[in-house]
Amino acid sequence: MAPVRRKRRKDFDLDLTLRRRFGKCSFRPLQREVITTALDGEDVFLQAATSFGKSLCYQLPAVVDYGITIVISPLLSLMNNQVAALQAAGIEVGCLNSTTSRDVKTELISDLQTGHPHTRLLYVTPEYTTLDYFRRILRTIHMQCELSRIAIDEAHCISEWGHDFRPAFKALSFFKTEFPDVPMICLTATATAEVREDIITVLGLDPRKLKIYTMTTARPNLHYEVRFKTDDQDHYNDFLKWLKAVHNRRRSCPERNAQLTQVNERVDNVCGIIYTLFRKDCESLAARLCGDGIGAKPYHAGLENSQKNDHLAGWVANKQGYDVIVATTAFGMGIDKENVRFVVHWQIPKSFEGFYQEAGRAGRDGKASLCIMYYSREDRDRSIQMLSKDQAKQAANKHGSFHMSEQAMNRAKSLQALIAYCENTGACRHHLICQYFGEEIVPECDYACDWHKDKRALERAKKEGLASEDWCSTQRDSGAYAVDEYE
Ligand SMILES: Nc1ncnc2c1ncn2[C@@H]1O[C@H](COP(=O)(O)OP(=O)(O)OP(=O)(O)O)[C@@H](O)[C@H]1O
Repeated sequence: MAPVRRKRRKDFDLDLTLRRRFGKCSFRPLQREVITTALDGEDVFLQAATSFGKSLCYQLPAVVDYGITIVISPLLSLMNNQVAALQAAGIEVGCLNSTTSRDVKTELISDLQTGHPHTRLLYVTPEYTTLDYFRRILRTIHMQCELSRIAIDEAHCISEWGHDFRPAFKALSFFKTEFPDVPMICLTATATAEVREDIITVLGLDPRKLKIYTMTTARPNLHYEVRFKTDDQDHYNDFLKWLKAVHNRRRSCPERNAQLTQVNERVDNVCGIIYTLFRKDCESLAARLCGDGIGAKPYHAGLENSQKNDHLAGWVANKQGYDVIVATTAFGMGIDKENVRFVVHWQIPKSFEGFYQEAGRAGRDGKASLCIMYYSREDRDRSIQMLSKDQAKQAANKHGSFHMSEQAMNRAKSLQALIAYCENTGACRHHLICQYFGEEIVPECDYACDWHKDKRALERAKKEGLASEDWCSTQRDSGAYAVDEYE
């Protein structure tokens, strides 16, 4: 028997809640509209740039509305980061995943089993929602009319057409099948039109009733640069020189020193992330930086949970020795720290979307921040090799090989687009990114990319910095770019 539907309230004081509970002065453009639509009980699809403030669009409704909001989130680091921020704001939030301690889990589950939980937001992985006992609990809460809303963060993970596809995300179709009256809100920064369609179909959302909000992907305060290199060059020195120069500039300015102390930062607390594709690079690069006096810590899926938590917490708290995180993609989507001044890709990432997501960790306070990608044709060829290897593996897998090969094809398209972005010295980087995501109107770039800063220098750097195609093709033929697994 379906529970009686609740009458939705309309008299919320959203501004008061925004100020009191979330400590923000005013809504950003479109946030109020999305929140009001969600509170009206509509299904919502929100696509907006990294750092737009998408989380508030389900967190605020969860605080003012009745019952509990279930938030499905793909990465443990992301989940823990968000839960810690909400707890600090005194919001009743819980999280169930493999890192939750037994005591916390027991307490949380007994709260949920009452059917009238005090918990307003519950973060779970998509895998968790497939567990029978968890589904039973959801049914109990629903019967009590306390299941307020389902929020699907990083919704692009649903689509095999997108990057970061997670099979467990497909199981989320369960929610609309079982609880058709419970509104859903899907959020992502990276979905092409194809991916968007796919998400809607998989989740069983009715496109005629769904409210879709799409905003630009542009991040005008991010300065995008591609730095060209070859295998013969150790780009470590290039990076270190740049970072030390920033430290020195800060040190030589007493006013800047005083400003930094006021906001709990140090001269050498130039907070950043370096992304590498391989776990072993995380460790060795972090150690090398420490040897040169830079506080750096590794972060990858192979570390103990206690170590990962320590590195993340230290970095978030601007602790000395934790200024730079050297990470694999395990530290990607959704991580929110406002003063990240740089994101470096140590080599070309696996996809265009991955690049945009990871670069999007920078400058979340709206201040200028640098995104450097080190690009070599040798790394390009290694990435293509890895992709073909994955494709071959998937084709050998007899289950659903047709779909998997479609997914692999899309990954290949995305990587090719990223290669074209790196090789392009004739257009604005912001323009190229918006173009990839299908946007027609591209915001102005205010000298915030290598092309706008110096077109000639960029062209020259490419000419002098990359290995020739002839050389690469000889190397490819001799099998020089064969690599092991990613991560
Ligand atoms: N109205 C607001 N006023 C001031 N700050 C805000 C507002 N809304 C959100 N923020 C802040 O903006 C930052 C980014 O928000 P959030 O983490 O929700 O981004 P997002 O859109 O989910 O981005 P991503 O896709 O990169 O994860 C957070 O620090 C958040 O507290």
